[in-house]
Amino acid sequence: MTRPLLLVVAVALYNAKGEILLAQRPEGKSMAGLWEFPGGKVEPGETPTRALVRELQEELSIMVDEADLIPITFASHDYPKFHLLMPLFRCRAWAGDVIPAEGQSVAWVAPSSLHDYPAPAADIPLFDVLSGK
Ligand SMILES: Nc1nc2c([nH]c(=O)n2[C@@H]2O[C@H](COP(=O)(O)OP(=O)(O)OP(=O)(O)O)[C@@H](O)[C@H]2O)c(=O)[nH]1
Repeated sequence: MTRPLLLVVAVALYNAKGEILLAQRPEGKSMAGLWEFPGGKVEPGETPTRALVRELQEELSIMVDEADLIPITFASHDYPKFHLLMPLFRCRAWAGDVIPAEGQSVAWVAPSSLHDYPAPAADIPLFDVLSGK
């Protein structure tokens, strides 16, 4: 079966303690309740980093400089309706306080504890990379 390729961009946002921000998908969305990296779909005409800057402003009310987004790895995963291709950037610098703007719960998680959070299947290999497994 041919599935459309969906380009989504995501970020591992690190605080000064080396913890990573996960956001819980709200009720009513697909995969509600699972924990994921902030980000979203790359819209036509956008680069991945521009899309990420936009999503972080919309979702978490923070301002990120594209130059502070460092590519680290990616997910490539077959979901029933699409194939997800998701570059993952890391970021340690932003302006403003993290205020979830869409009612999502967020958590700062030590890399070694990422696997304690139920997550979309595509994210499991990313948790392995970030936790050095
Ligand atoms: N932002 C983000 N999306 C992810 C992650 N892992 C993963 O499978 N996805 C999937 O990537 C897709 C696009 O995410 P999105 O945030 O723009 O989509 P959405 O919830 O607004 O729309 P949707 O309800 O149609 O899924 C979703 O199907 C989402 O489940 C992740 O770590 N971060």
